[in-house]
Order: sequence, then structure tokens, then C-alpha cells
Amino acid sequence: MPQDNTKARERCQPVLERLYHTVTARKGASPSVSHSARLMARGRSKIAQKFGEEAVECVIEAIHGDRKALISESADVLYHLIVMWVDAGIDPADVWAELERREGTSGIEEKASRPKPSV
Ligand SMILES: N=c1c2ncn([C@@H]3O[C@H](COP(=O)(O)OP(=O)(O)OP(=O)(O)O)[C@@H](O)[C@H]3O)c2ncn1[C@@H]1O[C@H](COP(=O)(O)O)[C@@H](O)[C@H]1O
Repeated sequence: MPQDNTKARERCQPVLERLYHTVTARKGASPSVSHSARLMARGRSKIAQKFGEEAVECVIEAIHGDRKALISESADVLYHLIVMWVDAGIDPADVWAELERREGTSGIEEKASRPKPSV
């Protein structure tokens, strides 16, 4: 049965939702007019590669401490992540729901609760 993500969708960032819908609408559009369509036409590996490159650029700007560049690279990362979600058939609301599920659980606590590997 599909998850009911209504509450998660209501609370998610509207701009990311709009971008998701725009990119979804670009599926199958001409690669000559849409960058999203061009990326999707090149396939999942290319999209993942571009996402990785943008993430590395974000890391570089974080280390340099250039706030403006980090904001710009962060936007590139989010755009490419959304193209990757659209291509993979992932609805952002599923991700918002996962983040909500994690709310209130400390990362330290969660890691400590993982089953210990048997040796
Ligand atoms: N947020 C973005 C966005 N961020 C970055 N980019 C584009 O991503 C490209 C990144 O350029 P690069 O040179 O790094 O990569 P590349 O052109 O794939 O080149 P190669 O690495 O393959 O050589 C540039 O063309 C940017 O303009 C974006 N393109 C589109 N959007 C959003 O997506 C919407 C739909 O865009 P289209 O699909 O182009 O209609 C737009 O209205 C925007 O809201």
C-alpha cells in the first residue's frame, strides 16, 4: 500500500516541490531546450556523476569558507539531486517522510542502537 505522505508534503519546502514538478514536466522534453531533459536523456550514470561533481564543488567551497559560493553550489547540488530523484521515480515527499521519521532521534543514539555485527 502506498505511504500517506500528505502531512510531510504540506510541511516540505515549497520551492523544492515546485522544482520537482518542473523537472518532472521536462521528462521527455527536447534536450535542446531543457537542461533537465538533456541530463535525463544521458542516463542515470551521467546524472549521478553530475550530482557527485556538484557535491565535490560544494565541499571545496565549504573548505574555502566562501559563503556566497557555497550557497550557489548548494543550489546546484539540490537541483541535480532532484533530477536524480525524478529519473529514479522518487517522490520528495518520501524523503521528507523519512526525515520526519528520524526527528527526535539523536544520531549518536541511533548508531549505538544498531545491531552489533557477529564475528
Ligand atoms: N536549478 C536549475 C539549475 N541549476 C543548474 N542548472 C544548469 O546545470 C548546468 C550545469 O552546467 P555544467 O557545465 O556544470 O554541466 P553540463 O552542462 O551538464 O556539462 P558537462 O559536465 O556535461 O560538460 C548549467 O546549464 C546550469 O544552468 C540548472 N538548470 C535548471 N534549473 C531549474 O530547472 C528548471 C528547468 O530547467 P530546464 O530543464 O533547463 O528547462 C529551471 O527553471 C530551473 O528552475
